[in-house]
Amino acid sequence: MFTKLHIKDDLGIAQALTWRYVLALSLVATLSTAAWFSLKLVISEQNGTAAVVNVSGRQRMLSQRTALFANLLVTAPKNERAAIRLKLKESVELMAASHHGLLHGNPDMGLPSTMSPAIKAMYYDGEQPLNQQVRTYINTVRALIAADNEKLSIDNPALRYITLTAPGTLVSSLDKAVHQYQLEGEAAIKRLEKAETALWMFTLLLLTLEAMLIFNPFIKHIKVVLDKLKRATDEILLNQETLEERIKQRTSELANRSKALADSEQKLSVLLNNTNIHMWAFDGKVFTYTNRQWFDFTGQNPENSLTIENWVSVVHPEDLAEAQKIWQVDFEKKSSHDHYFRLKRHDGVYRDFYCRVTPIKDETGTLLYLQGHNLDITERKQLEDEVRQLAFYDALTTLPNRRLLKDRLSQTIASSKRNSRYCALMFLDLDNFKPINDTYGHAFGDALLLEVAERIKSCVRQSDTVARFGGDEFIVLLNTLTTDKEKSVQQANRIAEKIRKALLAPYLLSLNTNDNKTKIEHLCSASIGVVVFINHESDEDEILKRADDAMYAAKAAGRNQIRLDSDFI
Ligand SMILES: Nc1nc2c(ncn2[C@@H]2O[C@H](COP(=O)(O)OP(=O)(O)OP(=O)(O)O)[C@@H](O)[C@H]2O)c(=O)[nH]1
Repeated sequence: MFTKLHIKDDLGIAQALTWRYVLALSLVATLSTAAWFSLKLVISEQNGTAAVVNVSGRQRMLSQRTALFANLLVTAPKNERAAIRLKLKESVELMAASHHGLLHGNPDMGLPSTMSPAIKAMYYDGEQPLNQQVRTYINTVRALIAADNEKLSIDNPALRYITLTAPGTLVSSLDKAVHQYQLEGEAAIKRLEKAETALWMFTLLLLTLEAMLIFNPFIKHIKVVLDKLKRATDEILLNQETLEERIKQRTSELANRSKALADSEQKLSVLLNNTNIHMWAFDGKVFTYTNRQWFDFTGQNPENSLTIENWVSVVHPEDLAEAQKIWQVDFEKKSSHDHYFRLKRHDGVYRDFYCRVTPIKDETGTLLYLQGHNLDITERKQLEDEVRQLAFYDALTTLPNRRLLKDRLSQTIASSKRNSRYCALMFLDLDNFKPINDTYGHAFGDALLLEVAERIKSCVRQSDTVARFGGDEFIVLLNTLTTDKEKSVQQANRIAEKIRKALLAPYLLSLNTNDNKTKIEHLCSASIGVVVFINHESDEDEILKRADDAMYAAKAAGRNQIRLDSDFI
């Protein structure tokens, strides 16, 4: 048996695993996207922190620079003051723009628009909020820039504030702000780093789970399927080998069988062509097979296949109807069928044939063709006729014997019952027959008996029966007389009288004995007992006995007499 692959189940498992795989991949993709965003956030946070720290640090540097330029502006010769004034202006405006950016955000500088509560508190709360300090400082610097040259002296209050007062408080506040910015930036980065680490861990966990729950079963399943496939392939290869072996074996067996079949066919053909039976097969239109015997018997040309016309041409005209029944019988209902007919031999002699026809049908019972054989039964039929003749007919006169007479008598009784006609039976015994045997020999006795038979037959109708009962006893059976008793008795008497007279005539007998022809003349009479009967309830033996008794009565009355058994009537 082949290993079952259960492809439907395997496909179901593969589908489920594929879904899981897709889900896991989606999760991994989501996590990777989140990691990418968080990284982007870290970078942007880092950028933001760097910008803020940088800008706030630069504020410190700008405050010192403006203090330096402010000092230079006051101490420098007048002709240099314009250039210094310009540099001071640039520095303080940059400081003012940066301050505005730090408070409200500036994308160009990379500054965020929000600030933490701690920074906010530093800028706006307390006794000296940083916002106020910076504004005051900027305004003071602007005032110094705008001051006339005459007012520019070492004692200028703006200068004093810029160079002496502000550096103490403003620089320290700016340092604190820078420090606070740094602290907050680092804290935010740390938070993001933690989140990223968590994401990374989660991704690792997910990948591990994926490996355990998806890839592992997937690989196991693939292994199972591959294993099954391998086993199936091995089995197929094994079966293929076995199959090839069996085909070889079968081919050799078939070759042997074909040879045996050919041998047996040849033997069968020899047998079929060396029997005296005509074998044939008929498909309803033509004879598909005929053995040689048909052509040998009929003299027809074996080169031409047998046709119905050829068949019919050799059937005895009287048997044609019977012979044609071969094709007319309803073989759907009947199995085998027998026919008897005569066929003309090549020398013109008709021979008796027994024909056995067998319908060959398929498994559904549909007729395929007729298969038949004709057996020459001429000799057998002759023997049967002889046996029948011996059994039912007298060997000397060929008249029906005692057995056949009894059969005819019983038929006559039966028909008499049917048609209510009278019948008659005559019992004849020759008078003084013995002397002819004694005087001239047995052969003359036989010749006389033959002549007697002929004379009796000439007195009755063919439908009546003349039988030899034994020795010199004869029976005449008149089948149908009339329905009238008197008329029938008269008719029977008249025929008996006719017979009596016919037998009375002299017998001229001639025989060849010892190359000599011997002629004799002999006179002979007969005593006749007659029984007339109708619807008789007794059997044939009783009728015969009555007739016999009547015959003896005739003998007793002096021979050459007719006596009627009146008791039956
Ligand atoms: N030739 C010949 N004789 C036969 C045959 N069968 C019987 N017989 C003889 O026929 C004779 C019949 O004898 P019976 O009927 O007794 O004698 P019968 O001479 O006819 O005398 P009645 O009948 O009394 O008138 C016998 O001699 C038989 O041998 C036969 O087939 N051929």
